[in-house]
Amino acid sequence: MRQPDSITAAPRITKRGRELLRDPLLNKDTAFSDAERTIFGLHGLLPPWIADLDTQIAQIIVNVRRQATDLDRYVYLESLHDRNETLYYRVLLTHLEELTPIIYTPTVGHACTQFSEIFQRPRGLYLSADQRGQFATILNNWPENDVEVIVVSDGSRILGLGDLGANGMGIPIGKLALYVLAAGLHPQRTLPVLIDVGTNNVALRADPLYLGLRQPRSVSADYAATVDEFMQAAHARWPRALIQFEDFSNDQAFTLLDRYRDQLLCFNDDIQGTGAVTLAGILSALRILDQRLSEQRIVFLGAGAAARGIADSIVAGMMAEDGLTLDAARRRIWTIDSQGLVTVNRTDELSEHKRPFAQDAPPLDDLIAVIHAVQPTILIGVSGQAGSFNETVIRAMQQYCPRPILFPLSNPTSKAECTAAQVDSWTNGAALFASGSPFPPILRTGQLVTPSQCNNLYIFPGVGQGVVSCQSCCVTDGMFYIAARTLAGMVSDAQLAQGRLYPDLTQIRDISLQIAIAVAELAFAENLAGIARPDDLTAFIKARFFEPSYQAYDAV
Ligand SMILES: NC(=O)C1=CN([C@@H]2O[C@H](COP(=O)(O)OP(=O)(O)OC[C@H]3O[C@@H](n4cnc5c(N)ncnc54)[C@H](O)[C@@H]3O)[C@@H](O)[C@H]2O)C=CC1
Ligand SMILES: CC(=O)C(=O)O
Ligand SMILES: [Mg+2]
Repeated sequence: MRQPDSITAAPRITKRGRELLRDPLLNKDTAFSDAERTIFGLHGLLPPWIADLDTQIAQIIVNVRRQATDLDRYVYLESLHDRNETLYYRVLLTHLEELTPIIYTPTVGHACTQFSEIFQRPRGLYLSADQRGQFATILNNWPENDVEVIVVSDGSRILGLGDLGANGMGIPIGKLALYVLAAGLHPQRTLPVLIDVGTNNVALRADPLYLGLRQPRSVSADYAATVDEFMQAAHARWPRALIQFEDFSNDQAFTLLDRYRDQLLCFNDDIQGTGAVTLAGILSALRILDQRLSEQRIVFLGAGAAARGIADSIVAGMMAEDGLTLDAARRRIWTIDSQGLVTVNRTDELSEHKRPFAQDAPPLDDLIAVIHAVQPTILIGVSGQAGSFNETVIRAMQQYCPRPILFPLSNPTSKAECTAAQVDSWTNGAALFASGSPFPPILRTGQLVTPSQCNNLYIFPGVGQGVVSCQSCCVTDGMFYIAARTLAGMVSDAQLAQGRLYPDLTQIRDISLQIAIAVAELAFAENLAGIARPDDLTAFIKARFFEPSYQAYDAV
């Protein structure tokens, strides 16, 4: 068995002059020391003042704040990302709560809709269907030999914004920035990938600036062969890399996960990561209410990938915590899709992923009717239908449940089923609330309260760091379950007293560390790990965390 390896800094530099300044992983801009300027031929290429990292952060944040719009802030930060990664990550870590909504949801969604217009420099790998047969060669164009995490999308369901084709690349880029920020992956070891099989978005295909293939999406066998070629080529080039499927439409998401989960180190974030983060939030809410999971009646608006992932996690919780049978647990969950309540008697052909949660119940075609019939205690929105949790819906629910658990999880904010302020006002602060994208603080009884955010960002970085640190051969549902329990266990009584269902985002590095440790422990316990267990697992994983700070460089 291999011994664990550790990440060592590589401060011996071969590049000089402009080439060094143009390498975002090495560049320090004005922070190169006088000695480095001499060694690497930088005198004259930089203004004479030597700044430190703190001064650079102060300069960047002033510029971020004076941009006119959040999209401008995204563009500004991405140009920093392309110029100086150390500074980019240090700025983000210093201003995490302010800047996460820019590089991630909601602004990253807006950025994807405008991706062709705002495009400056390429980042990541684009693999298009017309290059089938050449993927292995193309992967060799990527300069890094030690990739640890790949986030791949085909752009077919970008947040709740639908098919954005190649412009969906903003999502793998944003997810991987979170891997670095939250779980200390080294940026050099991350790889965003966009598999371009065309787009069914006609407006995009007609847009002269569009960056992707101008053809309808490939279907069935062609599609499967394209993804398969990527999976095999990626595994051959980087055998230890984790592959995270992101924002695939549900006609592919389940098939891909089923096909690869036992063969390769991979998972689907929208199904599994979302399941874990939502279960954690529900467990927190139940601590406030002093209720059990198995007592809940749960209605989902939306019956797609996220709904199935969350429903399966809740079922696992009901079975593990309260001893319910699989069937009894599933019977406590009702799902609604665009055709109404998902029931066994539906005349349309139900997709495979919906069937386990089809209820033996009369047809009901709207949410209000389902609420009166089911009298739910928990309502989860994963429909991408903005405003569908309206006042009538919430008041109907409160007739049966004075403190409802309300999770409008659709992203970005423009697709949320309701807002935090609406719920606060309609329920007079009684609801336990979390949304997929962040909402601004609410004034409640003289105090500003930040609404909770239920987003898989609390889960995937820690799970990813956990599996790659111990070189696990696969990612199991048990790992997501333990991640959910770990996250829920990190919500303090003081946070619960404020109605907060998740730890603060500022704790994200510690959260991801604890999740990574728990996941790696499970991998060792279940003989899935590819290395011997280090004596001090915590110290081992901590030592892998990338700290964005400048190191002194030596010439080779
Ligand atoms: N907060 C988080 O961490 C996450 C949030 N999401 C969000 O959840 C939403 C859904 O994502 P997926 O499940 O992957 O998409 P999906 O496309 O697989 O599922 C959407 C579901 O909504 C249903 N739907 C559409 N219109 C409807 C209507 N008018 N009434 C009732 N149901 C309707 C569809 O039939 C489908 O079942 C997206 O907005 C996504 O951004 C997804 C993953 C994580
Ligand atoms: C958060 C996320 O993964 C989504 O909305 O798709
Ligand atoms: Mg997603």
